[in-house]
Amino acid sequence: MVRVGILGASGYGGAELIRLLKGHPEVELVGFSSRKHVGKPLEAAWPQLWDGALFAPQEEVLERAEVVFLALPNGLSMEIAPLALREGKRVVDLSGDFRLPPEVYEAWYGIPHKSPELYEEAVYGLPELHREEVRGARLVANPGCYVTAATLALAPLAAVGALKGGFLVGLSGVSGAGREGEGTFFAEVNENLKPYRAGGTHRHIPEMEANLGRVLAQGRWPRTHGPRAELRLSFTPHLVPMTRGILLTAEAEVEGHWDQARLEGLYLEFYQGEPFVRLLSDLPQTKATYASNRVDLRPLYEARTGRVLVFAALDNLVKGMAGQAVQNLNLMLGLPEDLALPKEGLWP
Ligand SMILES: NC(=O)C1=CN([C@@H]2O[C@H](COP(=O)(O)OP(=O)(O)OC[C@H]3O[C@@H](n4cnc5c(N)ncnc54)[C@H](OP(=O)(O)O)[C@@H]3O)[C@@H](O)[C@H]2O)C=CC1
Ligand SMILES: CC(=O)N[C@@H](CCC(=O)OP(=O)(O)O)C(=O)O
Repeated sequence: MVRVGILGASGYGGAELIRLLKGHPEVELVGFSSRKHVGKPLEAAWPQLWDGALFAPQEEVLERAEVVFLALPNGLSMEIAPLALREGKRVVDLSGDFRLPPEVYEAWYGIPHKSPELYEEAVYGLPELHREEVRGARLVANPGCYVTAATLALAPLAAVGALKGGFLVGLSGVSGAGREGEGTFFAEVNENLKPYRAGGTHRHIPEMEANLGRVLAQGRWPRTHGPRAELRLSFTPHLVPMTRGILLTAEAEVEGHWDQARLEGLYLEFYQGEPFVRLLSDLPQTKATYASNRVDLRPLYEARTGRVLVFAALDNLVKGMAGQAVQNLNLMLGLPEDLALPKEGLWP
């Protein structure tokens, strides 16, 4: 059994980590941190749980755990990860702190980086591209939710050098903004649809460009710190009145001649044997992925216009966050990658 602690256990990512890890046969959950609820039982934050464990201060959780999940707002992991690593712990960071080169992070997140040296050590935790690297990692940077959808949607095209750019539209449920998410009051979200951070300003853009640029330069299994090609993507996120789920539509700018059969052949070969990528013959929908660690994909050749479209659906709190983090944990521990991770969701 591996002793696992969760920092930020009173947030949405924390709750999902608790749900998944409680069912993990190789994990002993030894600590849950929260500032607000310290000393109180988990039920103080989570009415859905039935568990006698108490929230503890961060330091206590760090001390007890061998592996720590950091499910904290951006800007905190860069201070905590060095302490944890120094004590010989392994770290899966769910925030954006170690996903981008420090100078790029500072430009897009507006937060000065306090441990830039650790970026060189961090492995980018998208198992479908970086599985081997993750196995040996001490520090894993778990991807952003939209980024997971966008990267998995377009990586096959990048791997054969066909991806030249793209126009991406993402729709997300409000849990993507976190438990204290700004602008997520029911009265303002319900019966409303709105774009946000449009015009090339969303901080997931450089992460998408880096991931796909690495596949363009290095092929099917890129190294986190290997070379990358230049790529420009347009991405517009929207907030939708639902709890979970991301639906992403990517219109890819492609080189070469494509048709439906060639497109499907490429995706089938690229994702052959992947436990959490399902290629559909129909269009993806978010509800089919609810509470599962799956991403559903559909590449579509639009014959009238000669365009290539790729649709992706996932649960932002699972494959877009906590589920992917557990997938990384499994790899780090040399366990079956799909251990304790649901491939099927909830319906209706
Ligand atoms: N929601 C999503 O879909 C996704 C989120 N992420 C990223 O994962 C991380 C966690 O997100 P999420 O769970 O949604 O966020 P939440 O806002 O729901 O939770 C944040 C957690 O951090 C704690 N916290 C807040 N401020 C501080 C602080 N200053 N010091 C210590 N603890 C603090 C909160 O608890 P308390 O106030 O009790 O201390 C809470 O437990 C973020 O970096 C987010 O960007 C990544 C992918 C998807
Ligand atoms: C609906 C909503 O607000 N979604 C979040 C996505 C959060 C996420 O993936 O987290 P990171 O900040 O760790 O990248 C957003 O657009 O910022």
